[in-house]
Amino acid sequence: MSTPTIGVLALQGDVREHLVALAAADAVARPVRRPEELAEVDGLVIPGGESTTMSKLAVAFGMLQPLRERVRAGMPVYGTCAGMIMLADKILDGREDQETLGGIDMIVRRNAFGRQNESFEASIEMDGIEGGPVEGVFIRAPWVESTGARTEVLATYDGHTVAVRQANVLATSFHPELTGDHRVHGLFVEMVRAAQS
Ligand SMILES: NC(=O)CC[C@H](N)C(=O)O
Repeated sequence: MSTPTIGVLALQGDVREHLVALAAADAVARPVRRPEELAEVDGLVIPGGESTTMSKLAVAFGMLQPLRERVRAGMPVYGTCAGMIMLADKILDGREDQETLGGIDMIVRRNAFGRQNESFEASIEMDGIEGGPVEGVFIRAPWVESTGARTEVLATYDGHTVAVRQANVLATSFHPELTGDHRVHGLFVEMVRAAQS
């Protein structure tokens, strides 16, 4: 089977770390800033960063509609932290003009853990990840306040949902790209492969 090409949305955020993690998980990884670049990838990662800035830049770069269309058409997408927020159908505590791509029938609360604790790490058992828990790095992280019937909850922490999947769309509140453990990226690469075949 051919190696999938996976883009990392490179408007803002920890793009480089995701490129490294995807390459380690056997994908061809490249930054995506323009609609032409988006058209060439089999899947996309939306990195951590600041979702309000990412939303503004997506509008400024003419990427909002192309991104929405590809997500709606079933392109596999994985969002971490700010990326999770971008994939939520609805945001709580967002900025008034903040846009999302949608893709997961969930309500996400921005900076939810951030209010309690700016940044922390925790062991997270995640469905679909073999070989023990992943180290969850949470940085001003959102949590998932509620999910629809089609959304699968893959992990919780302290009673809050922190990893979800709906069809080809995966999202985590935490940042596996910062840990050197590439199993979650491996799961996403498999999702992209499965969508190709
Ligand atoms: N580490 C992160 O991606 C933080 C997300 C940020 N709090 C936001 O609202 O976008």
